[in-house]
Amino acid sequence: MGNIGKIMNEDLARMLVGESAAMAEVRSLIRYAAATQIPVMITGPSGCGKEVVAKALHKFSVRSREKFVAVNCGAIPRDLLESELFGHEKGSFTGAIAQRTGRFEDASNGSLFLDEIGDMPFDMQVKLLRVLEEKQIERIGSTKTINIDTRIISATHQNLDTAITEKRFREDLFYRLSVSPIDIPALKFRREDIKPLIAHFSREVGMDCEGINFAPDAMLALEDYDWPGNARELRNIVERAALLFPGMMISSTQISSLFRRRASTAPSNEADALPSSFAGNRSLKRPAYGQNASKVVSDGFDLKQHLMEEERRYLLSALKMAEGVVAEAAHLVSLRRTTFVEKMKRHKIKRRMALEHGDAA
Ligand SMILES: Nc1ncnc2c1ncn2[C@@H]1O[C@H](COP(=O)(O)OP(=O)(O)OP(=O)(O)O)[C@@H](O)[C@H]1O
Repeated sequence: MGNIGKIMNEDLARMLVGESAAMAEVRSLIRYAAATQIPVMITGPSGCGKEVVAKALHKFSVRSREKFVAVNCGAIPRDLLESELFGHEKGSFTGAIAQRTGRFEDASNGSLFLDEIGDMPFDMQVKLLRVLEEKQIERIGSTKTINIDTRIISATHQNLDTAITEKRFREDLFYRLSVSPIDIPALKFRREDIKPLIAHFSREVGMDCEGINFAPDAMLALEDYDWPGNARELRNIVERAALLFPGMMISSTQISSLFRRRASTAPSNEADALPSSFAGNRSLKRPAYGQNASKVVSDGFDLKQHLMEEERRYLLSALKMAEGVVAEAAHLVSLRRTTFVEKMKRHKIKRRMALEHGDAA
């Protein structure tokens, strides 16, 4: 392999992290497809990295200097999707107060990423197929045809075979879009990727492996978990770990506090409502109350003061994680909203403090 090929491989592995055979295969499919203009369809469950793959494909293709334009076909109402994709002329429909170029034109010479393609309404699928075949579009309300040169990358978490059988997705469009398919397995089928992804997400939140430090038993628990939300869920957990346990050794019991609990499981009285992370913290300090207790006391250790400081830190971290939404922050540390507010007052914490400071802890 030449030097350029080697550098490309390293860059790609830095962008699309994973040591599993499945991820190596995905990277090799990207390298192959990047050298061509053929349409690529990326499939896999939600949060598994489809958009990262699409961006990597664009980045390593000859189109990388042009735009990568993403459209979520499932998030745009049917009536607006056509205009979003193809643009419109002023006055072509009620509300078209100005001319607008569509995403196909925006992605001219670049790549157009049609995310959640399985959600595209059936009649829009016909229009899309025609555009792909003719390589031309017309803005709504215009008869002028515009040539388009755009690489189409699509993605879906749906099983399109079923959608085709149920006549929700056109078979001809499917074959047109998935000339080169790339399938990303769920994270639970490539557990070797969990550790490198943790290191990658840690770096992304500005911490190295020392900053977010999972104890061996905690790491085993993370590698054992099924990750229904895939890499996105793992990323959220790493972000919470950075906020709640910066610089600490995170034990397997503390991990449970990183997973968001539902409101219905919130404890009903405050005594039970101590955040599990507090319990974990006590266990971290436990040696101080055993053999070394007298040393701690003679060192002037002030337990009350220590716990107050810890409490303040957790309140701020939770508030930061919840982006200043008090109810959400309270939920994160298993406190009632009213209790959380009282504690905020006691610690003189204002919502904006969590929003202003990068490191709330
Ligand atoms: N292999 C990977 N390497 C680096 N980051 C990854 C990888 N896989 C996923 N991620 C990260 O995980 C998160 C979710 O990934 P992404 O948005 O690409 O998933 P998706 O499959 O497109 O999800 P959805 O189906 O919900 O749109 C993103 O923050 C992304 O950067």
